[in-house]
Amino acid sequence: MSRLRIFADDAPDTALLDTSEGDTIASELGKIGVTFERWQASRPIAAGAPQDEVLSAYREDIDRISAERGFTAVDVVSIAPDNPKREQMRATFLDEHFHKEDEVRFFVAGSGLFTLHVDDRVYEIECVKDDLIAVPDGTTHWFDMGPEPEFVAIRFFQQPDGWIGHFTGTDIATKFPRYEKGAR
Ligand SMILES: CSCCC(=O)/C(O)=C/O
Ligand SMILES: [Fe+2]
Ligand code: NI
Repeated sequence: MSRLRIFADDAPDTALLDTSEGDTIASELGKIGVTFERWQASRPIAAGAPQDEVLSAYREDIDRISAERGFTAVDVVSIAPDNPKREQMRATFLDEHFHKEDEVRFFVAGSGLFTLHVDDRVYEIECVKDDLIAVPDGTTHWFDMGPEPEFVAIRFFQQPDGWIGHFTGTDIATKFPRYEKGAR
């Protein structure tokens, strides 16, 4: 189940809100310009499945969303817990950064943890299969796939380099919970 926790950015031990209720997650995130929707990822895809398999399984959805929302490129992040590069892949987005376009991700398998830092609040969102999240460009955040990553996400871009992260150099991400499935 997807879950949102909200913290003050100087108090990582005390959640001000903790909810798995979809409408509450969407409305709380809507206040900071983030779109959160629960869709139906109806094609069975295994974590670690190759990009081509994911793209062809979801081709109709991808074409529709891209036409509706003006995306020009998509790719897939697909990783299974035994991936030999899992530590390196986990490290890629583990520190606070932002992107120069909206971050739009559709989870079609598994789960991962996005944490957004907006003003003096921290929004921790566990995204699971079926979740679509769109984070506005410039929003500082980090993403943890955990020590045994297991997810498939389709990423939508306006520009081919839209995935590039610009790192802020802060250590805030080290102060908030990392993704330990089942431990929270
Ligand atoms: C959930 S897709 C992989 C992570 C990613 O693309 C990103 O930008 C994290 O901040
Ligand atoms: Fe990102
Ligand atoms: Ni990012």
